[in-house]
Amino acid sequence: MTPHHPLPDRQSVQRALEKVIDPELRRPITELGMLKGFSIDDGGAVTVEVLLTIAGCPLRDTITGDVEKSLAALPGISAVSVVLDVMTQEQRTALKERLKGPGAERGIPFNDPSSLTRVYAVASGKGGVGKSSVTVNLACAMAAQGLRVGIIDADVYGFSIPGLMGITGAPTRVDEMILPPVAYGVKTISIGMFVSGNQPVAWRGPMLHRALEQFLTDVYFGDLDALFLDLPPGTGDIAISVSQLLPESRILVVTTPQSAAADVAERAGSIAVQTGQQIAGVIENMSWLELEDGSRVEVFGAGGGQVVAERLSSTLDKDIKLLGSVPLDPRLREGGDRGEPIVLAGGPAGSSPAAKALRSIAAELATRPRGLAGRPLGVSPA
Ligand SMILES: Nc1ncnc2c1ncn2[C@@H]1O[C@H](COP(=O)(O)OP(=O)(O)OP(=O)(O)O)[C@@H](O)[C@H]1O
Repeated sequence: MTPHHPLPDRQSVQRALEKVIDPELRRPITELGMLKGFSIDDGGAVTVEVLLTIAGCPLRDTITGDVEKSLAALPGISAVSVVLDVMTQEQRTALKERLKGPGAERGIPFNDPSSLTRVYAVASGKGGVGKSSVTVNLACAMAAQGLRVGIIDADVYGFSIPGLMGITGAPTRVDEMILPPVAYGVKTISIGMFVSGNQPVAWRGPMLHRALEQFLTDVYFGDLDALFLDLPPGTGDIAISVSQLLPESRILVVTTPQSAAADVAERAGSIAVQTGQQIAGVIENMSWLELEDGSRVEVFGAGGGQVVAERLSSTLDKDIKLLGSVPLDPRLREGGDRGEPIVLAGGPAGSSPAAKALRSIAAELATRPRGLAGRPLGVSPA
C-alpha cells in the first residue's frame, strides 16, 4: 500500500464481502448470517470474522481464500486476516429457517405446488448402457447454460456419480440438514457418500425408499431448475419409490441400439403406465463408433432408441421422442474416469459428436416448460 492511499471505507469492505458465496449453500455469506463482523485498523489491515456452520467445515480454506480474494482488489487494504468461528445452535437454527423458510415442514420441496424444478428420473433396462454418464453430462451441460442443477445418485448398486463428477469430498451436515458437495456448479448427493470405501450396498426396497426420501427431504438443494435422479438399472422397487415420492418426475429412458437392450429399456419405460408418470423421452447411447476415415461402425446394432420411443408412444398413447443419439467415444469414457465430463471439455473432445449430442439434448430439456405450466391448477369456474 502506498502511504497516501486512503483507508478503505466500511461500505466498500461490506460490499466486497457480499460477493463471497458460501461454496455449499451458494448464497452470499452476508445473507447467511456467516459474517460475524469486520474491523479495519489505522494501517488498513482488515480482520474479518466468519462463522462456519459447523466445526471442522471441510470448506473452511475455500471460504478463507474467497474472503481474502474479495478484499485483495480493494485499494487501501494492507492486510487481510480471517478469523473463523462456529455458529451457535441458535444461529444454525436461524440459518436453516432462512434457507427453508420459518418452521418449514419437513417435506419434499420439489412436490410443493410452487416448485418450478423439473425432475428427471434417468432409467435404463439394464446396467452398463451409460445411464450415469448421460446423467452427469446432461446435468453439467445444463449448469454450463446457467441453470441451477442437482443430481441424486440413487444407483445403489453402482454409485458412480461422485467419480464421474470428480467429487471426493463428503457432504457437510448442519444438524439434520445435509449440504451436498458442488462440482461444475452441480449440487450432487450420492448413496456412495454415506458408505465407507467401495462397499456394495445390500439394501432392499424399504431401505432404498427411506434413503431416497431422506435425500429428498434433508438435502438442501435450494431452488433448482432441474434435478436428475440416477436410478439403478432395471424396473425395481426404486422406480416405484420415485413415482410415489416424486409423482411429478419424468422418466428419461437410456438405451443402447441393441434390440435386447431396447426390449428391457421399453420395460423400464412402461413402468410409467402403472405409476402414471410422464416420460420425458428416450436417449440412445453408444449409437455408433466413428473411425478415422469418417465411416461409422454400429457396434451395438442400430435403431434401438427409435424402437423404444415408438413402442412407448403406442403403449402410452403419447408422442414420446427419441431426444438424441450419442455415439461411442473413448474420450467420453476417459473424461468420466478423470471426473471431467466431456460436455465441459475444450478442444476436439469438447467438439466431438458425442459432446454435441449431449449438449443438444440438455438444451432441449432446458427449454421444456416446467413446473406450473401445463399442470392443472385445480380451480373450477364459479
Ligand atoms: N458414449 C460412450 N462412449 C464411450 N464410452 C461410454 C459411453 N457411454 C458410457 N460409456 C462408458 O461405459 C461404461 C458404463 O457407463 P455408465 O457407468 O455411465 O453406465 P450405467 O448405465 O450407469 O451403468 P450402471 O447402471 O451399471 O451403473 C463407463 O465406463 C462409461 O465411461
